[in-house]
Amino acid sequence: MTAEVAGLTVRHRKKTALDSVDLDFTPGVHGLLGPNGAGKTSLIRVLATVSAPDAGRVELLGSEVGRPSDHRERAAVRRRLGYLPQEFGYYPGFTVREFVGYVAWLKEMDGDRVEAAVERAVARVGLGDRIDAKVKTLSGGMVRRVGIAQAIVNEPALLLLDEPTAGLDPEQRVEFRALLRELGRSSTVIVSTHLVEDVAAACTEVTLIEAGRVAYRGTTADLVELGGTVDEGGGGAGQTSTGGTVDEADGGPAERGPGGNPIERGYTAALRAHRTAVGA
Ligand SMILES: Nc1ncnc2c1ncn2[C@@H]1O[C@H](COP(=O)(O)OP(=O)(O)OP(=O)(O)O)[C@@H](O)[C@H]1O
Repeated sequence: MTAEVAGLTVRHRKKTALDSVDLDFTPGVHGLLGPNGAGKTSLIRVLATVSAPDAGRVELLGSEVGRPSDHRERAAVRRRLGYLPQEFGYYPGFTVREFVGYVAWLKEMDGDRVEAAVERAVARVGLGDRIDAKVKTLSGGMVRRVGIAQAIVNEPALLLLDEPTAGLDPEQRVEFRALLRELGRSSTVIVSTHLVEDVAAACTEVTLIEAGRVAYRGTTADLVELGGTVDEGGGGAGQTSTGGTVDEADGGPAERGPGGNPIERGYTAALRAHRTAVGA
């Protein structure tokens, strides 16, 4: 098990972002799906050790890291982690090489390995020809790819990516999904995304979060299969009792009603079944 949380609760002031969540992750690519505000970023931030849980146990790469007294374990785990936050900060005056190298240094990588590791990470995100360009001269999609390069420079055992495909054009998304699949062969990769098609193309497992709880867990194939059981006419499995659309600010797949491709229908059905079960 690379990452495991039990009874994980995260609050932001009075708002409960995660409500006693139990989850575990093994090597492979895991998609985290859910409407806006579901709690995906709150989960990723705890797994990245950048925020502390209010309650519950967090075990990463064999070490407990959730308690304030676990700082030594956290420091050791961070060297083996990769993390791309939703909004990632960088020094605009740095070149790509300098910035990714700086992150390698923060992760205390062996100095002899840094140069080759930086070049490899930058090449893997398709920016080899811009490695000596200043980050501030790059497009938004390229900056996002620099963010992915800094997350993978240490070949992390646990890689956490919060909305990595935001801002990437369709061709880059296709390339990035291939990279995810490759990374997932040896590492545990957890990807938060709004794009159900990212999950269909790159993830082996899906966790659907809704209002701070786990609404669904299964393989991508299971979710697609669930979508296949939904009647396109609107009365399929998991339909809300009112048969209407759900009042959400998100505007995501669940709000478009039936239709869409099988995985979108699976997402909708799983979400609605969960809402019915919890009486939401
Ligand atoms: N710093 C904060 N202060 C107050 N409330 C917060 C804070 N961060 C998150 N929240 C609230 O906690 C809940 C979970 O937020 P979180 O960002 O984890 O969701 P998410 O699934 O990542 O959403 P999105 O898909 O929009 O990125 C939301 O209701 C959000 O408004």
